Amino acid sequence: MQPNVAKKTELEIIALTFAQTVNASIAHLFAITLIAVWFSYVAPVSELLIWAGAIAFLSIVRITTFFAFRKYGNDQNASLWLHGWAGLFFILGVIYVCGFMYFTPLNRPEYLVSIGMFVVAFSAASAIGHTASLYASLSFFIPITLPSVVFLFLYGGSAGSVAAFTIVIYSVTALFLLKKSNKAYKKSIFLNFEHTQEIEKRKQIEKQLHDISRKDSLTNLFNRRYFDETLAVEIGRAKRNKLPLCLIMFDLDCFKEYNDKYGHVSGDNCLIQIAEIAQSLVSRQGDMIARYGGEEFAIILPNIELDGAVLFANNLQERIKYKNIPHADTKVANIKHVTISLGVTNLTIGKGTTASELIQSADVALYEAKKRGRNRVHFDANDSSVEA
Ligand SMILES: Nc1nc2c(ncn2[C@@H]2O[C@H](COP(=O)(O)OP(=O)(O)OP(=O)(O)O)[C@@H](O)[C@H]2O)c(=O)[nH]1
Repeated sequence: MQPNVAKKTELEIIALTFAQTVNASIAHLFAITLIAVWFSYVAPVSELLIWAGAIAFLSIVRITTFFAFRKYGNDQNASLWLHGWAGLFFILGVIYVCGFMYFTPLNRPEYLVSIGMFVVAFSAASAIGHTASLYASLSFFIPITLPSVVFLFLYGGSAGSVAAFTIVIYSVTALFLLKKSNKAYKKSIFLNFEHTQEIEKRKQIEKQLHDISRKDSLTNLFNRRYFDETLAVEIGRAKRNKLPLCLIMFDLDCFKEYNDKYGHVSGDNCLIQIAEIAQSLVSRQGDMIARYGGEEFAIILPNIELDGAVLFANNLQERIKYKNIPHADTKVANIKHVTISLGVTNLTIGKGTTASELIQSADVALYEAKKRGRNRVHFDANDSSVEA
């Protein structure tokens, strides 16, 4: 048994037990009214009123506990609530039985037989109503049946013995059936939770697999495959809504020399740091950054004009500059830290209108930034380039 499914089953059974309380208590209010009327032919009304009043009061208390449980019950205190609930149910059974024994005239067979009928009816209702919990069923079943049987056998004469015998036969059969149906009921609740948990686990695994299929394992950025899909979608959206869209491709400068100087593991760490800085800037809804390949990254910026994207690129370059990751062997003039070159293009005034044309255009701009000495942003409007 997996513990949390077992615990959930236990809590569900307690909740189901409480759920029956309101209906059952209303039924008890009706029942005691009818029983009191029936006994009013042979017993003083004032005493009957006390008895019926006690049962009515307890029924109302039980209804209140149902609402209190809904408000204050939780996973930790649920079994305590169940014990309290069973205690009240037990007392209810005792009060019924005391009344039966006190008010029944021993010389009136119809009253003796009627006790048998009431006891069978009550215990049947408690068994059926609380199939999920043997404890709950028995907390009423036992106090109402056992004393009644003893009383009827001892003092009820032949009519009482018949009634007692009926209760015994009924009780043995009911308990046997109750045990079986309780087992099946609990099992079905358990299987239901187990099934739900299994579905949840599968959903989580599917989500993880889905995430893995979209992510780059080193930097945790989106991978090229997902980038390609997203770019096509964003271009379609931009065209439909006649909105601008920009693409930035950037690449670490002299990264081969970095790896040669500091080793591949440091190279990986450097890529991770650059990815984190870039990711921290990609904050608008719809913006997207991906590792395009090796030491090359791509950023999609929907709904932004070219000058905004150039500003973004400059900002990214500045942030990387301030990170000041040492790069002693870079070929960038007068610099001893890691730098990047960026190519910026856009959909509206760029040369291309398809994903591959846009990538090509950003790549050309990036190549131009490299050619012009690296550590700079190049964008194709007016063939301009900005050095950091
Ligand atoms: N550590 C590490 N290095 C990588 C990874 N992917 C690509 N590289 C290295 O990145 C380097 C790229 O070299 P080049 O294409 O010559 O580019 P570059 O040295 O940055 O030169 P420029 O782009 O012209 O400035 C190669 O040495 C690759 O091995 C990676 O995941 N981890």
